[in-house]
Amino acid sequence: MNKCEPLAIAYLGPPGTYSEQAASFYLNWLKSNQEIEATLSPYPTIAKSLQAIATEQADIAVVPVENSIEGSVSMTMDSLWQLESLRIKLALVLPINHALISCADSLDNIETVYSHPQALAQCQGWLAKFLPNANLIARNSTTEALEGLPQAPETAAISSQRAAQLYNLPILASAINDYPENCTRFWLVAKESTENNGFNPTHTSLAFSVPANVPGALVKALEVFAHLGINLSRIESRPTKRSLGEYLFFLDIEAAVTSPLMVSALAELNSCTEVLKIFGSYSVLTVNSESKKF
Ligand SMILES: O=C(O)C(=O)C[C@]1(C(=O)O)C=C[C@@H](O)C=C1
Repeated sequence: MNKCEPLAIAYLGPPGTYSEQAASFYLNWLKSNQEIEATLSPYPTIAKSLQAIATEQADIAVVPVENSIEGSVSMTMDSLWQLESLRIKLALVLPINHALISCADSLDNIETVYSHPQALAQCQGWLAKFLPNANLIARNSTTEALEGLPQAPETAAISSQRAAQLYNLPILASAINDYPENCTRFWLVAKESTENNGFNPTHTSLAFSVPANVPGALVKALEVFAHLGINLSRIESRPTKRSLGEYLFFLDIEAAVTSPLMVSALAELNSCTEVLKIFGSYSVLTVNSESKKF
């Protein structure tokens, strides 16, 4: 990265997404705390925002990883496993408050609802109650369908209040997520060689495959942490994509990678896993509604 050029932050676009909110928060933080200038670059998918880091088109990608209602964002986990030399530098937890945006006069006139699959799932109870006959159509992001809404008043999109303002579109219903305390955790991912941002790491994320699909293979790996008294905050499996029933295991761990306990744990883990990838050691910041500056 050329030091004179602003930092390029990749995010899932088009503008107005929750990923852009998280990216803007980080951009403001960089400016006020480190006097670093940055620009935001939208990408059409989460995978492409991460690929932009691997190919050095951008410096940092802000990607969703887990939602409190719907769970993991599989595209983020799969891409991190597939792309080499990426590191998580920070985690941001953002409140998510969905609205139904539409040019229709009332809910009765809505036939189709577009959104990101995570957002459709986070509002499934509300949709079943108020729009039981609508076609639910997945889009790459919560904002992808917004530009088309004025030409099709029988359609709606689930997105944020901020997106409605940005695209100058009416909100037909607000606070429609099924649980009010909805929040999503984002990871800020950069190249392995990028300098650290000054936060003291408190968490480590990694993934591994086990040598053979035999009884106790996963227990053996997890016991390493139990014996050393290290707490895990998430465990998730994803298919290896090689054959049905074969999995990769993703762990979030409440310890910094350099702590003496983790150094011992990783040495032991190495001997009971097939492939072990460390995605990074980082700190977690929670963004409350008041601290979002745009
Ligand atoms: O589509 C967006 O607005 C996104 O930033 C993606 C995303 C996600 O993938 O989880 C981010 C936060 C919300 O949970 C809904 C959608």
